Amino acid sequence: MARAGAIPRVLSIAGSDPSGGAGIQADLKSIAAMGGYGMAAIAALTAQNTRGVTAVHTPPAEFLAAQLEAVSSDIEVDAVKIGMLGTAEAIRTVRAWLERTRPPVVVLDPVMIATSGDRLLADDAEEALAALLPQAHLLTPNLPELAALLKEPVPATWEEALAAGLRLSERTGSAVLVKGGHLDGADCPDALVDARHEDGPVLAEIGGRRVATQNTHGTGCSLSSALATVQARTGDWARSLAVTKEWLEGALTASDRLEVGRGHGPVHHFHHAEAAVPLAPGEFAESLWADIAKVRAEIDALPFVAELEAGTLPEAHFAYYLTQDALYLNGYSRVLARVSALAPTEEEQLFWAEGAHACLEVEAELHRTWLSRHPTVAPDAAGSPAEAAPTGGRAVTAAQGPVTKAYVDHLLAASASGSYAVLAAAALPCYWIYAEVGAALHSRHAARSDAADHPYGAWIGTYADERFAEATRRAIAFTDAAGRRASAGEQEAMREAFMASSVYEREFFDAPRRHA
Ligand SMILES: Nc1ncnc2c1ncn2[C@@H]1O[C@H](COP(=O)(O)OP(=O)(O)OP(=O)(O)O)[C@@H](O)[C@H]1O
Ligand SMILES: Cc1ncc(COP(=O)(O)O)c(N)n1
Repeated sequence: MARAGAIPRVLSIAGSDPSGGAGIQADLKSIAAMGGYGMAAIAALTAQNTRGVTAVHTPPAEFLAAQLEAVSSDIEVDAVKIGMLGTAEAIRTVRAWLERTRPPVVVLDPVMIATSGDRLLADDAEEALAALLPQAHLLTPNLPELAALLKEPVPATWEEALAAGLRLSERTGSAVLVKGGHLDGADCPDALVDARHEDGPVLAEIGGRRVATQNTHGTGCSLSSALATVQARTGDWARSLAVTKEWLEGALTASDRLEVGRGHGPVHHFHHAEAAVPLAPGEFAESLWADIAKVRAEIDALPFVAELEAGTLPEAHFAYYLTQDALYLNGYSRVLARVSALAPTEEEQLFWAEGAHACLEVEAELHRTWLSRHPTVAPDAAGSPAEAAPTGGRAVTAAQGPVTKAYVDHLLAASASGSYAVLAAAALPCYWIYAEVGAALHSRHAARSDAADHPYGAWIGTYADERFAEATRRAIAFTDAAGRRASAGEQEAMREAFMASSVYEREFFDAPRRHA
């Protein structure tokens, strides 16, 4: 029975995965992530990692029986998740225990073969497993397991999968979660079917987005134990699936941050939860910077940077860059004004407002100096025609190029989020990457013997502005502080915004080559 508001006590009866991604290790993390109290009776031990299973050891079935008895003789169990049992004896032991204790929620993930292709169920155990299935309220086979249980070919389409799930439900009397993880395509749908349900056989169907990752080790284990936990709390299978599916999608999306193993890595079960150990000052910003290491290396390798440094950058490319820089600064100034409006302290409010002001000054300076020497209209400038500026009578001589427009649009979209932290993270790469690229260019340039004759020497000289370097340090510190205060979900949104802006920074440096 659902115990609203109480912490569900959930027992996993499964195999151990020492690499922590599947089996009881995944179950305990999932149960805790869903707010339950996790327990584990170990049916089998595997030696495995993200690349495969190298050994399996099955303790005597009596020892599994002793574990189950130790738990149920003392603790009221609100839900049970059953995973890898390994042998027919272990399966029979669990069946006898279930018949005796009748836990209110039983989810059975009929683990037969690992993602890696290794067998996790003895050949002679399939009959015993078939006899265990009716003891469960919900079965969660993946498609190859569904096919094996029905002794049919593996379903090739979602419709075939649903029909096969219904046949298994009919045969066992249990509800079945049909999972689309093993199908091809951009979607990853799941459906709850129950052939004998009075409201019709399909209780819920959720179309999920397929996350582009190879970190799918233990998704089935994680989902089934999370479902058992949420079901114990809500008593509503469809709602439990909706909650757990969304959580699993987040866990798959955040899985790259774990950096565990070189094969099919685990999912990030606690992506949604705040770390118990608070981040030290600077740590969040450092992690943002580490996230974009690849993009940073790609910027350093751009022809624009090398040619600017060598003095071989075509004049037209430089002119395009300056024009787009001026247009970008105008949009960016409005974004910084919005960061200022959202700032939680007067110090931050003032800082970002000064940034907004400085952008307009730099834009005006660009027009007065560089652009008057490099008069240009971007050849592929699409969209708004030349228009008169409201003050000063200066004409805007070019429209935003595609990258400038996309970058500014992205920043404006981030400002629509209404989150100071997310918008600051979106705005930060323009300070940080520009400062880093500029400082590196400037120091290499200053070391040249022919620096005085360099065609872009005066421009490269502007990169040495200490006021901008100081503003960058403060922008980093404020964004870092906002990140340390943010919830786990908001931190994730900050990471996405910071990454997207960094990619636009790269595109911006590369735009002259592609669009000038
Ligand atoms: N790349 C993905 N993106 C989004 N969801 C996914 C992805 N891969 C699997 N899922 C989801 O994960 C859950 C488990 O699905 P799957 O069919 O892969 O089970 P499984 O094979 O039992 O898992 P396991 O990898 O633990 O054996 C389902 O909800 C499925 O939709
Ligand atoms: C102990 C144990 N239980 C279950 C699985 C299945 O998970 P996956 O199919 O993701 O490898 C596993 N690999 N190990």
